[in-house]
Amino acid sequence: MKFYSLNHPIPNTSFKEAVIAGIAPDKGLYFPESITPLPSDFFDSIEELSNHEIAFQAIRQFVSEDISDGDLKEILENTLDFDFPVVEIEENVATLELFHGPTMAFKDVGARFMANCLGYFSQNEKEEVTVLVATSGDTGGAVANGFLGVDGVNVVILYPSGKVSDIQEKQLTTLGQNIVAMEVDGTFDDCQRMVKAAFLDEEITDHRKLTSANSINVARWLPQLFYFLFAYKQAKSKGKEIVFSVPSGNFGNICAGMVAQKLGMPVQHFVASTNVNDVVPKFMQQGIYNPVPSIATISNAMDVGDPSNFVRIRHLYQDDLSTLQENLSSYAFTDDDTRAAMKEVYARTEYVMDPHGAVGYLGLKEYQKSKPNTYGIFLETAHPVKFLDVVEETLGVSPEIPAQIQKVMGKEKHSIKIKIYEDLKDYLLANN
Ligand SMILES: N[C@@H](CCOP(=O)(O)O)C(=O)O
Repeated sequence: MKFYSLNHPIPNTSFKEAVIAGIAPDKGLYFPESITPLPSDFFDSIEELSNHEIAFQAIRQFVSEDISDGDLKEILENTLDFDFPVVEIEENVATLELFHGPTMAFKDVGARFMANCLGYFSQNEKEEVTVLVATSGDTGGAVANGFLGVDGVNVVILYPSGKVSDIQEKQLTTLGQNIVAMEVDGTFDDCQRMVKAAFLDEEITDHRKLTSANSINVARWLPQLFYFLFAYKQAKSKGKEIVFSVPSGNFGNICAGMVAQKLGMPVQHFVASTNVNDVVPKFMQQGIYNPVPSIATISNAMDVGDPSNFVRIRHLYQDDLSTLQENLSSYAFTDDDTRAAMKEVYARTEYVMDPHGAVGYLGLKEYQKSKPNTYGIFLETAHPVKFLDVVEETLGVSPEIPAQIQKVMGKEKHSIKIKIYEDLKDYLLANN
């Protein structure tokens, strides 16, 4: 399997090269040259397969030229050692809990898979790799955890100062070793712009091998398709058409779900649910993609004004809006809507949704107004405890703090404050 750049569609890059580069030399995102559907008996008997077997069969075609079957199985065992339960909260509405991993957010799978792949590919390399990553909240902690202590890899995480939750900040600033956190005086989009500028900067790239651990990297993006297969395995017995509502920021997760659909998984429809950072809902209505600076919300991990992966989604549908609309709806919700949904669901079911999950729930309910007989699954992308203040204020309850969060809470934050791109550049040139 080769990958091509979305700016230059000639498939000439291996999985290994795409992972190590992160982004193509022409700055396009990498995309697989083909997506071959899995045999129908895979889906017929999915309930009998383990999550490891499902993941192996699903990802194998993308990586098999560079990773042997035995090594891939080992990487998947290291990556997937926690649960992904589908929890029904009302008739025809369930949530897929993606927060049972080490940093309690859905990013754990992609971050661990990529860290394992990069460690595997760097085994006999002399040159160190620097992983640059921009985070609006959850990616940073997952990448810090996944890459901690990986030989030959240094990680630099950029996050917007004051715009991530306290627990998210602890997760990405307290680990030390090969992990450095940079606190940017700006928004997530500024962080993402600085990271992309560094990739273009030959003064840096001549001296330092850079890659990305955001979902622009195929090794971070593609494993997210597992979630949808794990959910399908659990919901198949309902015998209904399945709709996924995905709280969306950088749009990597929902795009991976669409790859699972291309692999043959039966899905009736996708819903991209956003907070007021609504560039995609507007595009889906008006056909005009107009990125704008992001606005801070209580679902901060989705505060993205120019989602990196939407270009992959458009590509999957040959940039044809009406075909895309047949498979994707997109709705935006305010913080007031989000809090109201958290309250209403908690009062009725005692289920505590985090603000991102609540946005997913709202999008699903909106879609089901016209399709009430579908079986809807909204993704709970992070544990509510990561947004303790919002949950306490909104619901008046204090969720129990799990051990993996308690572990970082008492630790001291270490970050380097930066304002402009040159600050990042100086750091990368000086600390080589
Ligand atoms: N929601 C993200 C923003 C970056 O997204 P990614 O999937 O491209 O890493 C976050 O939590 O940081």
